[in-house]
Amino acid sequence: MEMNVDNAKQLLAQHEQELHQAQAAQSQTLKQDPITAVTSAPNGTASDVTSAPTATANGASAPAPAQAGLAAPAAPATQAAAPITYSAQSSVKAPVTSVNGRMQLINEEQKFNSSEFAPHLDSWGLADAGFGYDLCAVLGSQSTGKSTLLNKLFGTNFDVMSESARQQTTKGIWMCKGLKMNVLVMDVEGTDGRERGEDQDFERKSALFSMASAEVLIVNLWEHQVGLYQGANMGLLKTVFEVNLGLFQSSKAKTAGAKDKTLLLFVIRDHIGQTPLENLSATIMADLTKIWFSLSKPEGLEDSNITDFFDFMFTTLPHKILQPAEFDRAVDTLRNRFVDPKDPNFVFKTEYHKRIPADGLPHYLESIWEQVMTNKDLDLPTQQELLAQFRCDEIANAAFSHFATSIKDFRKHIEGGSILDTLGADMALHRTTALSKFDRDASRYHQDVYKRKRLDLLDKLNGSLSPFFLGQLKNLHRHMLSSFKKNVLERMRSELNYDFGQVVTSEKQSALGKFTAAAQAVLLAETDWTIDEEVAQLDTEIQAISDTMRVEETKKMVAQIERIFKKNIAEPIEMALNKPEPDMWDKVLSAFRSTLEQAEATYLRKAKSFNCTEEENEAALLALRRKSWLSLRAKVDEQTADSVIAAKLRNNFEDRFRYDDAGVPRVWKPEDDIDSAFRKARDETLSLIPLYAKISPTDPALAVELPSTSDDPSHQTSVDRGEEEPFDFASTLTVFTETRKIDISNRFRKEADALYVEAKRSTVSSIAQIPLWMYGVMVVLGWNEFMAVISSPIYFTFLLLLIASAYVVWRLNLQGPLVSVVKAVGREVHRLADDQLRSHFSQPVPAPAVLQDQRAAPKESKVEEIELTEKS
Ligand SMILES: Nc1nc2c(ncn2[C@@H]2O[C@H](COP(=O)(O)OP(=O)(O)OP(=O)(O)O)[C@@H](O)[C@H]2O)c(=O)[nH]1
Repeated sequence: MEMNVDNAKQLLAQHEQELHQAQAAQSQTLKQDPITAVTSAPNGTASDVTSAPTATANGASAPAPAQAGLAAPAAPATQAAAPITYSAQSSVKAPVTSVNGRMQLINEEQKFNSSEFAPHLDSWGLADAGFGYDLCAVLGSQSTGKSTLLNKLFGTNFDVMSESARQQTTKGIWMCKGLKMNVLVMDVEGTDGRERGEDQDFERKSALFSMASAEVLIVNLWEHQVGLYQGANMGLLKTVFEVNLGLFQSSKAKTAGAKDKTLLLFVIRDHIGQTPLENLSATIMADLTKIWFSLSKPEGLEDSNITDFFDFMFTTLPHKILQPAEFDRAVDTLRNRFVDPKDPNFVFKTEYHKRIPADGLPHYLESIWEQVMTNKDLDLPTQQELLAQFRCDEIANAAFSHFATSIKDFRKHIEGGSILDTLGADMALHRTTALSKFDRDASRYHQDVYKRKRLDLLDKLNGSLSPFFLGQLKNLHRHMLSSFKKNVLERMRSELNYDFGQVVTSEKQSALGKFTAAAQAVLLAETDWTIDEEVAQLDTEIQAISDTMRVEETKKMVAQIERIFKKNIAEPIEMALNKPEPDMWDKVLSAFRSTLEQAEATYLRKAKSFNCTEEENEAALLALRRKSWLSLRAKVDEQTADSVIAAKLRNNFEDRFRYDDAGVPRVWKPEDDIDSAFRKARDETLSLIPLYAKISPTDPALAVELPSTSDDPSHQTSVDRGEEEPFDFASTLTVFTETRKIDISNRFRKEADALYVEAKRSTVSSIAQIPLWMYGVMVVLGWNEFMAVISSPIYFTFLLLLIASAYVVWRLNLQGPLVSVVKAVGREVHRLADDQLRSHFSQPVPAPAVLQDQRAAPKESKVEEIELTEKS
């Protein structure tokens, strides 16, 4: 260890020369014990091209632990018989997963070898070891002598690289049991290897796996790597620390409050002794502390220190080739830390143990590997990827900004409610242009990144086009709804005998078809856009509109049926009520029934084309019955209004009182029994009032029974049907209330009394006659005048002329025209006289003095004249 640096360089050069010579011998290398294999060359250079006898299964020829410098505490009895074979230090890798006791735990394809692990544990005699085993792993750059160190330390037989090849030897993760010690050793593929190039995926995963599963993690590095960032695997450690903390430590720290500790044993190789171990370890610690603080730590562990999770040990090993003896001694000393619990630096402290029984180890390690494999945080990009990300983003942004400008015009049209016929094709064109621009420039970069970024760009493009797609659908939707409504109304107006259901169905189909076609035209490929929801929504809304229209149409139809009903029922009711007979209501009700039946049949016939549901029909029919009944009641009310019923009763009374049984008008004579005739007619008429008072047929079969609104399951339904007032059927049967009956009968009695008095009077007037003596008085008093006319020829002539004219008028039936002429003449005379009188009384009579003043002041007199005229 205290070798001079110049000496060391000299020896190294010498060693290079000898390497070629050694190759030949290496090819003939026999299997040897790796622990005893290292012998010093006579000139002091190291040579590992030494052979050892193959260990036999029973271990007879295997080196004794003392010889190997190994302590094997508490090795199970089966251990001695373990089939450990020491393989040759060959650079040729066997493509097998299990070689001579060692096994490939995880292969190059990152597959965990679960099937072989348990049998191996068994063959190593560890299946029943419980907690009596330890697990350590090695981590470090490729070809830094990791396998060599492990073989020497634990007596394992991991592959060691040929001196001359300088290429990766260990691939994946290998496991082997330490010779005569219950230590499972994992040889991990070297980091920073040229074989994997920039792909740091496996090294991150394997490092994390080792850190999470091993109690002791040997970090192997050359002395000259100390202080370097990549060389000393600081970048790798940073990532692995971070993920380890988040993935495996945070939950444990939170739940149990305890932190799972791991020992990091830094083995500094080829230590030539110029820099003391303290300085080297201080440098490493400083680097580690620095990266620890730069980590993003999970919640709750922000203030944690690196020492909360890791313990650190540092050791150096001399140059294996230049100082083989020192190297071997140092390895022996180091081994002691692994096997001797009394050693102050004993590494397998209980606190590092993961407390997993050996038989559960296969499952435990497999689940850790699974967790590691599924962890996304390890997928950090390589430089190539970083560049690709950067450039692809730039190219995508450029393509997108051009795309954004070209689609700007769509916005105002779509937001303005227009439907763009070529929108689908235009959107596809702009999107393709942007993508091909991106493809042209970005496809040269890292393919995974390019593909990912292309998808991102596609998403972004689709995201920008999506509002236009949705806007177009919205506009189409609105347009289709309004055109559907318009078309249905148009057809209902223009087609004479339209079938509403058929009109609505055909228009709906046409609207949905047009919408689907137009929507599909804007549906772009490579999007998650769908139109199904919009089509379904349009369907529902069209249905809602057609339902509303149907309700309107139904109302119109019902109103029309009601009108016809009213017209048809009016005459039979009038006729029946005008002839008050005991079966008057029978006639009314049978007319009601037949008319209602007709109305219902008409409704049902028309409702068929409306696609009305059974429930709707039932409700509509009920409403129709109620309304028809109310129409009947209205007609009855009209026919029994005060004046009408009074007239009816009077007529009835007159028919009985004024006419005899043969229908001939009666002329009352004094000897007639007016009183009893009057009483009979009056009582018979009065008996009609109770008949009119209640709608009750003599034939119970004709009685009508309708449910009242209070019987409806929900009063709301009748309100919905447009029946504003509650319908109480029982009350509609009563035409006259008791008070009204009394009122009507009183009024009638008065009228009847008047007719009685009149009849009585007519008897008196027919009795009155001119007494005979009056004729004598008239002859006595008028004799002189008669004689004067007879005796005077002029008067007599006038008398004769008068008689002759009267005869002519009578004969020619000219009385009417004569009366008219006389009346017209009379009117004319009356008018002329009237005008004359008016003009006479309106003339002013001025005094002479006033007249003189008038001449002097004509203006004033004019004013007065006007005033006088106004007064008059
Ligand atoms: N200078 C020097 N060379 C060594 C030392 N130990 C081993 N070597 C040589 O380094 C080369 C690589 O050894 P390996 O043990 O295969 O190294 P490794 O790290 O396991 O290699 P990989 O598994 O491929 O990563 C071999 O030729 C060894 O002889 C050492 O301490 N110093």
